[in-house]
Amino acid sequence: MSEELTFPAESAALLEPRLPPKSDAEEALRSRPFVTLTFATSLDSSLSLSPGVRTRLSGPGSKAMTHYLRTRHSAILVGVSTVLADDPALNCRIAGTASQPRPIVIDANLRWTPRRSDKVFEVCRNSVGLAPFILTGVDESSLPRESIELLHEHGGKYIRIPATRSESTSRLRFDWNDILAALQAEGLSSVMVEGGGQIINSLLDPAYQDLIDSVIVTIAPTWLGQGGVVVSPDRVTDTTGVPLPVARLSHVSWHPFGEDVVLCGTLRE
Ligand SMILES: NC(=O)c1ccc[n+]([C@@H]2O[C@H](COP(=O)([O-])OP(=O)(O)OC[C@H]3O[C@@H](n4cnc5c(N)ncnc54)[C@H](O)[C@@H]3O)[C@@H](O)[C@H]2O)c1
Ligand SMILES: Nc1nc(=O)c(N)c(NC[C@H](O)[C@H](O)[C@H](O)COP(=O)(O)O)[nH]1
Repeated sequence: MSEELTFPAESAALLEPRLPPKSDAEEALRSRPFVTLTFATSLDSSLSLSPGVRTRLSGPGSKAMTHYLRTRHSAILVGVSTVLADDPALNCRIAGTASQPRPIVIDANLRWTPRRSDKVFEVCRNSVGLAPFILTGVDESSLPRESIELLHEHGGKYIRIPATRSESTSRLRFDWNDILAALQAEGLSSVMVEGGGQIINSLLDPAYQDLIDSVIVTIAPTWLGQGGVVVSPDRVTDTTGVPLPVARLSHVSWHPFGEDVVLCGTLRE
């Protein structure tokens, strides 16, 4: 956990038009948090070799870029499977970082039992990260007492938000409008959604694309092969059943970072 990254000011300037406003006045005008969708992908659209495997894709330059993004957002959001697979720290590891993002874990069905030894709590105790807010659809009376206490001790908590039960899987699911409303209520004015695959595919649903303000994708020059965690949202068709593209970026720019390229764009016209 002693790893420290550096990110040049020239690169930060390139990204600036893609990031949440720095001014409090501009932020105060927003009715929901600024949303940046960001992840690292292989040439075959994989985030990792398989769902439970942490897979390095970014080189040092684009990794520092991701950590710079963490300083420029008030929250960083991941799905519970990413927490279970990666034991992530969800902090910014750029030397001299002034502000850390609030980790948000989407755990509608309460699959994660937080432990004191988890990295996200370790960095918090070392004052180089914040404790997570866990968004859940489970009743307060069913939340494990030890987990509530562990979270409170570190400054984190569970937040219950409305959820609907999927008929096919009988699992609880959130509407992204409710997720963002919960963040807004916590005073979090911007969020970077990092993954994993199910979270990203759910946010790319046409019903939610308008909620995304910025897209920043690191593309690594590697193929991971079949069986990986893939970014590929559900198919969209016209009224006759003919498939249509799900989404296309506009206002696109490409920025090389070492051997990787960082693609920036927006889903708006
Ligand atoms: N390369 C990258 O940038 C990157 C980023 C993050 C994670 N990862 C990798 O991705 C993998 C995990 O991805 P994954 O797809 O298996 O899991 P995930 O992290 O996307 O989490 C899946 C969970 O999120 C829930 N979920 C998704 N949308 C929801 C919604 N709208 N409401 C409520 N719950 C919702 C699902 O029900 C499921 O329980 C790991 O291997 C991790 O290393 C890679
Ligand atoms: N930018 C980027 N390049 C990668 O090569 C890679 N594997 C990820 N992955 C993101 C990741 O899987 C989750 O966001 C982590 O779980 C965060 O973990 P850390 O907070 O860094 O410990 N992200």
